[in-house]
Amino acid sequence: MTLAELLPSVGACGEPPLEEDLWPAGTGFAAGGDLLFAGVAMTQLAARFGTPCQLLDENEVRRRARAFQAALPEAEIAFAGKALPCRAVFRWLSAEGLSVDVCSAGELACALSAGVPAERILFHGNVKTAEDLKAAVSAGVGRIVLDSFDEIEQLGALAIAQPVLIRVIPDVDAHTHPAITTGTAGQKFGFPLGSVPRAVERVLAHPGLRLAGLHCHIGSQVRSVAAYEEAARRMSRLLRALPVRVEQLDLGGGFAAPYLPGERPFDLAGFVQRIRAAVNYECARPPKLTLEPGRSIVANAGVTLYRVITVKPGFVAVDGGMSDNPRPALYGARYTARLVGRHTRAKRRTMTVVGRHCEAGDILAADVQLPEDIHAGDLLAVPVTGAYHHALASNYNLVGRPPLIGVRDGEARTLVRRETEEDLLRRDVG
Ligand SMILES: Cc1ncc(COP(=O)(O)O)c(C=O)c1O
Ligand SMILES: N[C@@H](CCCC[NH3+])C(=O)O
Repeated sequence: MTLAELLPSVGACGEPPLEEDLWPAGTGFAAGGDLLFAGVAMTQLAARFGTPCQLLDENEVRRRARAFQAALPEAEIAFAGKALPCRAVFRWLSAEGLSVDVCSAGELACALSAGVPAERILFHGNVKTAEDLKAAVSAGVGRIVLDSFDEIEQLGALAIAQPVLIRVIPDVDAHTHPAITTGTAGQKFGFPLGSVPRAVERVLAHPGLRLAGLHCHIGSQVRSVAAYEEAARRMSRLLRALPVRVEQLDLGGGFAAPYLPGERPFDLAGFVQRIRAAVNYECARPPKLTLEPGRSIVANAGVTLYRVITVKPGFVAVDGGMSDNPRPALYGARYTARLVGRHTRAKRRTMTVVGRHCEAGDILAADVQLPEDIHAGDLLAVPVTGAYHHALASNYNLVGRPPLIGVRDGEARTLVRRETEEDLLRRDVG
């Protein structure tokens, strides 16, 4: 029996049920209005590690990686490291057999120091500096994803038979937020469809490069399976028309995570069925597929704990904010939040959880239902914070970034420690 099966999903004193698609499977109610996170009470985690703190359920991360592998066993699954660049996570996922995609020398260093084998690393980015390219070549990364004609020359001059993929703009609308739409014509990433034959010709002619395949990535937080199907069809046709046979088709990542009650997880089974059919239809000898999920592996494995500092009519202000989660400000992202650590039968009312920063847009969870007796000192848990939270955190207002805490089977440990004032001042050498 799993932990989740043992845990009640409805609180003892009428707390709203846990929305199971949002929280890690190991989350459940504990005595006194507490919640268990991978076997440890959230109040204990807050007391031990302080707030705000970002929790990550290791088993949930591994379970989601396995779900991708089980859904498409013939494919390579590469974790998009930008979603949560951290050594422990790279180590877990590498041990599960995933590859890792990185897009800077920094992410590459993190993956290498976690022990990810270089041949299982893909190097991305629409701007790769000379330092990035040299780091990738000297590490011997398995594939570099070419993004421009300049890069063909810049990399070709440094490398010897480096396996490369060509990133194509498939001109498919992923129907997601404009800031994270990457596959429509006119985007800055990759080669427009019409220029692909010329790019292929250049790569094939270059002794420094070896064409291993094609790549596309249509965007992030994508729900539309039809958009992936169209991209798979277009990319397969392109592959079929190449003057040489290449073995690989990388369809990128972008699979949506549910953030709010009532939102459904991405339809992975439907996706697999449709892209398999599209690729098989278009290619007599189907290529090896690669997928690059980031968010869908880590987002729902993360929860952030905040301490309430003050309550004003309509607002609950906490000790974190846009420095640990800029996503509401960047994309209008919406979150839910719940009180942890005490029972209350108080009526629920609509409130907005705001942060400590000097901006009106510093909102963590707009219009959420919280008990009207919420007060300073209460603990709030915000789910779905595993992806692009640690990664996007900043030092705005010289607030130290929160720690990342890994929890598994009742054991918690620091993966990335809290940033101190000393850390913050170290670079200020003037
Ligand atoms: C090239 C590439 N691959 C994979 C991803 C991962 O996206 P997501 O975290 O939405 O799965 C991204 C980010 O959007 C990306 O730019
Ligand atoms: N940072 C974005 C995702 C970007 C995907 C990277 N290509 C987010 O938080 O939703």
